[in-house]
Amino acid sequence: MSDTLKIGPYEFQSRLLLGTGKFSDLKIQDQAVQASEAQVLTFAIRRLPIDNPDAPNFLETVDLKKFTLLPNTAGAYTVEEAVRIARLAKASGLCDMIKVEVIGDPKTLLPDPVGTLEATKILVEEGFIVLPYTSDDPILARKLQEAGAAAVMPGASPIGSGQGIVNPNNLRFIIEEAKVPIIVDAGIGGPADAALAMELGADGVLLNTAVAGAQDPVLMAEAFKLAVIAGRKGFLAGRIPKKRYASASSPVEGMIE
Ligand SMILES: CC(=O)[C@@H](O)[C@H](O)COP(=O)(O)O
Repeated sequence: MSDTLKIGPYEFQSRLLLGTGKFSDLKIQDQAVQASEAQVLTFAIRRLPIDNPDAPNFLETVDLKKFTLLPNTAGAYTVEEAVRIARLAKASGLCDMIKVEVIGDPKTLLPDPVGTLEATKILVEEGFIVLPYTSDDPILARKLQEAGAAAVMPGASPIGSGQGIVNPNNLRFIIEEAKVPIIVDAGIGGPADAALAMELGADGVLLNTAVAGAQDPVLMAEAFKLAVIAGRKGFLAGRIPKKRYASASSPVEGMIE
C-alpha cells in the first residue's frame, strides 16, 4: 500500500523535507541531500545571488528533475515583503509552491501570526500553493487551513534552537483537526525529535540546522531519513496507551501452579 505525502497537486514518497540554508559548502549539502532521500528542498529566495551570477549558487548543484523546490520568504518581517518575495519566486518559474515566513521578532524568530495569516490569504488568492510556517497555535493553524493553505508548518521550537518539540500537546491538537498535511518545521534537534513528530501523526518534518550543523552531516541526514520512516510506521501501527502500573509480559491465567 502506498503511503505518500500529498501537498496540493504534488505527491512525495519521502516525508522528510530539507532546508538548505546552513550547510558549510555545497558539496556536503549535496551529499547530505542524497543521504536524506528528501524530495523537497527549501531555500531562501533572498539568499540567491541574483546580483552576482558568479557566486556559488545551490540551484546549480541541484538536479531539478529529481527534486521539488520549495522557495521560502525567509527574511521577511512584513506581509508586503513576504508577498513580494513570493511573487519573485513565482516569476523565476522554479515552483508554484511557496513557504511563507513572516517573522515577528529577530531574537526568537517566531512567526508573526497576524502577518502570516494575511500573507497566506493574499498568496492563495493569487493562485500560489501556500505552506505557511507558523507557531504551534492550534487556532491559527485552523485559520490558515480555512484561508486555503495547502499544508501548515508549525514550529517544534525556535528556528535553529535544536530544542525539539516543546509542546507536543499543541501539535497533537493541530494534527487532530487537520484537513491538510501538517509538517513540523524548525527547532528539531535530533532524530528522536523527528520520530516523535511523526509518531504524533505529523505528515512530515522539515529541518535544516540539525543536519547542516551536525559533526557528520551526511550520516545525520541518513539518521533523519530512518527516524522519519520509523516514526511514520510507528504512527500507522498504533502505539499502546500509557498505563500508570505494570502489566506482566506473560499472562498469569493458565499458569501451572
Ligand atoms: C522556518 C524556517 O526557517 C525553518 O524552515 C528552518 O529553515 C529550519 O529550521 P531548523 O534550522 O531549526 O531545522
